[in-house]
Amino acid sequence: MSDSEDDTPDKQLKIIIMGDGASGKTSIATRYSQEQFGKQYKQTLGLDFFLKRIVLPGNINVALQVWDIGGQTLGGAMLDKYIYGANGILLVYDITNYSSFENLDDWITQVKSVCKSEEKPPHMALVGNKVDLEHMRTVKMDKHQKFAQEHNMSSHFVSAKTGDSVSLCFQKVAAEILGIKLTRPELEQHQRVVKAEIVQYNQSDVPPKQPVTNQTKKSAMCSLQ
Ligand SMILES: Nc1nc2c(ncn2[C@@H]2O[C@H](COP(=O)(O)OP(=O)(O)OP(=O)(O)O)[C@@H](O)[C@H]2O)c(=O)[nH]1
Repeated sequence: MSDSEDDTPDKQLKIIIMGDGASGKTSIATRYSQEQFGKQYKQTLGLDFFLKRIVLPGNINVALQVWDIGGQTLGGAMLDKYIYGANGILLVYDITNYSSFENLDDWITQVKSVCKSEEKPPHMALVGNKVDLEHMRTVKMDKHQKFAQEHNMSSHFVSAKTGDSVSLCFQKVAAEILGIKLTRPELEQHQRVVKAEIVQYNQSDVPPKQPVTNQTKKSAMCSLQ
């Protein structure tokens, strides 16, 4: 039998999503696996689990084994077992809830205690969720960046509600773990674009600062990234 692409075994990565209760871990997982979002909060007891196949540049097939771990597991013996063998850890907090950010120290402590003897410690990603609620942000950007730097983590902002950057976050983490560089089109493809209408002012109210060209006439829509 000849070698074909189908014969190539997938690379398997174990990715753990952890962080305080109600920070949005299940919502991120549901958005990523099913393109859905639910407003209702239902606490995760123990853990949920799903598998997602992705393709990275170079036609590298990757099977992501994603573990969504309930916020209540912090400090429990089971958490050590969940963390063991993880290739990547998404540490999620809610940008509108300062204590969910402060408590990341406790999550990191537990991760470090499990992974201290591992030859290749997991890639750590800091994920600020609920960016659709930017107006309610209580965790300043520079705090986030400083924390990520101090703990050698990659930095991400997502919204499980709108889907903003959720897929991009997983793609980046998988690529980082496997040492693959994502191309610009790859990055753009996974970044959800939010389209916003530009308010059309009445031309007589606002005198044009420059002559109206074909190009300026066309821009009735903009993309926020
Ligand atoms: N506005 C907004 N709400 C969100 C977002 N993500 C999650 N939520 C809401 O936050 C609440 C908690 O979300 P969950 O995904 O259940 O939180 P969790 O971290 O899995 O919680 P545990 O299971 O207790 O660990 C729910 O009411 C969600 O609808 C988001 O990006 N934006």
